[in-house]
Amino acid sequence: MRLLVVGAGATGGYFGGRLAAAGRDVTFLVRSARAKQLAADGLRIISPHGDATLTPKLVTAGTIAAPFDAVVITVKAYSLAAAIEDFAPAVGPDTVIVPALNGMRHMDVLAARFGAGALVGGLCKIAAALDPSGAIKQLSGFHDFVYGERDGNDTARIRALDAEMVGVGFDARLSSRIESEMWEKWVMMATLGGVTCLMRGAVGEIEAAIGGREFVQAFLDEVVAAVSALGHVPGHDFVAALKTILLAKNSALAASMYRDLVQGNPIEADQIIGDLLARAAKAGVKTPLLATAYAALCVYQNRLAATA
Ligand SMILES: NC(=O)C1=CN([C@@H]2O[C@H](COP(=O)(O)OP(=O)(O)OC[C@H]3O[C@@H](n4cnc5c(N)ncnc54)[C@H](OP(=O)(O)O)[C@@H]3O)[C@@H](O)[C@H]2O)C=CC1
Ligand SMILES: CC(C)(CO)C(=O)C(=O)O
Repeated sequence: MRLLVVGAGATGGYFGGRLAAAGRDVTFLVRSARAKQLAADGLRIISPHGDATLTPKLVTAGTIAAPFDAVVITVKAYSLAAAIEDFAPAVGPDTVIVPALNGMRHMDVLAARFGAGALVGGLCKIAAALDPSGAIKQLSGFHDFVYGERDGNDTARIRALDAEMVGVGFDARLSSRIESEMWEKWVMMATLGGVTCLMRGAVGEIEAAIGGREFVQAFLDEVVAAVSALGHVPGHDFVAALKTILLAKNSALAASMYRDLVQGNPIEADQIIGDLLARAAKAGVKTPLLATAYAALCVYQNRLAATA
């Protein structure tokens, strides 16, 4: 299977790098600065599961000669529109598009551009970031990639994708309920992103603060209520496990959005918080904590735009 990974940042570089290191036929679509860096230094992964350095196959926009069998999308949500134009020549009639972004808005955007039939569901769970030298640093042990047909069907193309994904060194899993899992992931990300960005701290720091546990619990309750009202009730076991993660003592876990905010980078506030807030409002659900988080993130975004 010829795989195109769009973006070679934290998630694309990690999962695509592991696939390539295991001998899968992986090409990365990158922009010119990243292409130069990767050509000079290789694609470097620093990870508790073992470091790796490889020479990646690269393409840049305008140099895609033929469609790929699968296109794995790992750009930030705010880069998606431009990326779509860049990777469109890689999408042929039989290409399967596998998104790994947080939130759900990208699913509508991709379906509108390529047709819902081209798209499967996908999500990844990892804490990873690029270090100043451009190496991909895995910050914690978990590294899951989950995918499946959106209607849960068992198809030849999803089995083919599964065969590529398993056995390469991360936890790959074919799901028959990927759509629900993506909504659950959104619950996780909206809550983790909301609380870490608002409180300016990692999970353990918030937990240790006076009122921190109550705040996290209230935020989680609000997000669960909003998503449930939208018809995507998260599983009881999922919520219980998430609560344990979000209230863990001394945990260094933080959302990628929080890391971006601390570093003064653009953030996915609109897709991770704003979109959920808007959907909840449409459904008539009150979400004051989400609204507070979104307002705070908009202040940050506006300041960033003003200083750009
Ligand atoms: N980091 C994490 O721990 C996790 C992130 N996620 C989600 O995964 C998604 C990706 O995040 P992450 O990997 O962290 O983001 P990064 O910013 O680390 O990587 C995104 C990469 O996409 C590249 N890119 C952007 N536009 C294009 C384009 N048109 N063509 C080619 N490459 C492009 C950027 O390259 P350039 O160098 O040119 O800017 C960048 O390297 C987000 O939705 C995030 O929320 C999910 C789970 C965990
Ligand atoms: C919630 C988490 C850590 C799980 O992968 C994530 O998706 C992110 O920080 O972007």
